[in-house]
Amino acid sequence: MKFYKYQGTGNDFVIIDDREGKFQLGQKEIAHLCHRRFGIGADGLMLLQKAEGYDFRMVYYNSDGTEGSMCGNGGRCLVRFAADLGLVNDFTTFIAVDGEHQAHINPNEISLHMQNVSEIEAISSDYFAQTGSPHLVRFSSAVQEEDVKNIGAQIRYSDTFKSRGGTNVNFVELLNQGLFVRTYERGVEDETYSCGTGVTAAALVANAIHGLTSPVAIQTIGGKLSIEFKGNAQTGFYDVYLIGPAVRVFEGEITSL
Ligand SMILES: N[C@@H](CCC[C@H](N)C(=O)O)C(=O)O
Repeated sequence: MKFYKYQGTGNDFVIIDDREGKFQLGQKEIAHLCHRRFGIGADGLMLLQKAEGYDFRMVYYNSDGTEGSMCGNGGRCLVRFAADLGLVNDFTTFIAVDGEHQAHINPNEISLHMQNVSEIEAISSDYFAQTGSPHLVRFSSAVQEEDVKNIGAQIRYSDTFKSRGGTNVNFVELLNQGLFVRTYERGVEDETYSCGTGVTAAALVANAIHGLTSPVAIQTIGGKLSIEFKGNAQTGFYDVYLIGPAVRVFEGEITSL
């Protein structure tokens, strides 16, 4: 089976062209392919499939092999893949697990239209937003010092989030200009270098709580992103865009599972 590897600010993905609809691997095999010692290594695996009325369908699996909710960086990488295949040029409309998305394709960045966000929920001293995936946002005065993996796991498996199917957890520091965001990702069960739906949640919460205005510059471990949006926490957020690079790293053949 032929595969491609892409990354968007260090959030990395195995991509398979499944336009013929033949992909049949289960959770165990997907987790194996994403394993960084026994497989290719990735935060997730995506399929590009045909979809009537759209340029393509995005199917996303977390690195533990479970089918994930929306992945923003994955969406940007899959758009780049569709452009590399010659399926789309400078604009695309595709369908994903959370509904329709549009994206603008530029040489150095993909600008992905995200779902509207109607509510920022306060939970103790943290905030929760649904940006296609569930995200807790915790502000920190020293984000580099945070134990993202262990505290993130505690929150992700806490009673508060058990009934909601868990959550991703973002630790966010206000910079002079913009935010530094580190994310514990559900389904990877570890910190990743960047999370697109996570930085989107962080920017919108930062607008609601600290008054940051669009565009919000984001620094992650894996690089820089930008979030544009209209609206506010009272009216709801709309025209939300996740903007940043998405790059093909290599391609190859899967020879054993
Ligand atoms: N890395 C992703 C988020 C992936 C979804 C998440 N792990 C989940 O299923 O909750 C992104 O860039 O948005």
